[in-house]
Amino acid sequence: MKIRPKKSLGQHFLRDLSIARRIVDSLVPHQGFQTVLEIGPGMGVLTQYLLQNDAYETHVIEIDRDSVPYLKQHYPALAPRVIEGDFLRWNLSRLTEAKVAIIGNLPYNISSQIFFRIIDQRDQVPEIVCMLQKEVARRLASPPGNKEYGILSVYLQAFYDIEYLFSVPPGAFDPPPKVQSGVIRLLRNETMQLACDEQLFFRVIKTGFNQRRKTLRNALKPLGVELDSPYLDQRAEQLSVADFVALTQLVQEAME
Ligand SMILES: C[S@@+](CC[C@H](N)C(=O)[O-])C[C@H]1O[C@@H](n2cnc3c(N)ncnc32)[C@H](O)[C@@H]1O
Repeated sequence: MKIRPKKSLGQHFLRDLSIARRIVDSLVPHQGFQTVLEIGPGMGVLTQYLLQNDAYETHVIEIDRDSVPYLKQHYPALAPRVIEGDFLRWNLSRLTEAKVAIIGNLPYNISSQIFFRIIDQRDQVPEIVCMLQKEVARRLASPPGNKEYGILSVYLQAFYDIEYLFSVPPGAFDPPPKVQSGVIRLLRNETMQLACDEQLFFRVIKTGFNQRRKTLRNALKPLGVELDSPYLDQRAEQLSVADFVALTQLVQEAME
C-alpha cells in the first residue's frame, strides 16, 4: 500500500530511482560524519540507497504518521532509527553529540525554516545535500552581484560553501510539483569564523536587504547609526559575506 500524498506536508514523492541514487551519491562521506539524518523520508526512495552505505548510520525524521509505520514495515533494519517528529522542533543533540550530515527531498513550503534550524545547529552539521524548489536552490548558491542573491544566501554562505548540483523536472515526482526542482550540496566552511557579533550580522543583512533597491546608506537608516564607508554606496546584493562581516564590525563600533 502506498501513501496518499498530502499537500499540507509538501508531499511530492520522487519516483525516478536514478535521480534518487544520484542525490544519495552526492553525499561526501569523508566529511567526518558517521551519522546521516534524512528529513522527510516519505516512502523511503532515498532511504533505501542510504541504507546500502556502511560508511554511516542512517536515521530518518518524518512528521507524517502514515509514513512511519510504512517505513518500519518496508525497512525493518531501519525501524529503531525512525523518528516520528517535526524537524523544526527537534534538536540534533537528541540523536548524538557527534557530527550529523543532513539529506532530504525537502518539503518546499518550509525549506527556509529548515535552513534556519540548521544554521542554529551548524557546528554539528558538516554537510547537507537536499532537493528543493529550483529557484530557491539557485538563490542559495548564488554569488553576490546577482538578483537571486538574498538574505538566506548570505546567512548560509557565511557558514557553508554551496554548490548547485543538478535540476530535476516535475515529471520525476508523483504528484508532479508546479515548479522545477534543484539539488544542492552545502559543505561547512570551517575556516571561516564569523569575526563579528552574530546577532548584529543577521540584523545588518536583514535591514540591508529589506530595501534591496536602495543603497546601503539609505537601507541601513533604521539601524540609527552614523557610518562612513564605501560600502554605503553599494546595494546589499553587491556585498559578499566578508563585506557584510566588515560592515557589521563598523556598525558595531559606531554603536559603542
Ligand atoms: C517532498 S516530500 C519527499 C518524500 C521522499 N523523501 C521522496 O523523495 O519521495 C517531503 C517529505 O517531508 C515530510 N515532512 C514535511 N514536513 C516535515 C517536518 N516538519 N519534519 C519532518 N518531515 C516533514 C513529508 O511528510 C514528506 O514525506
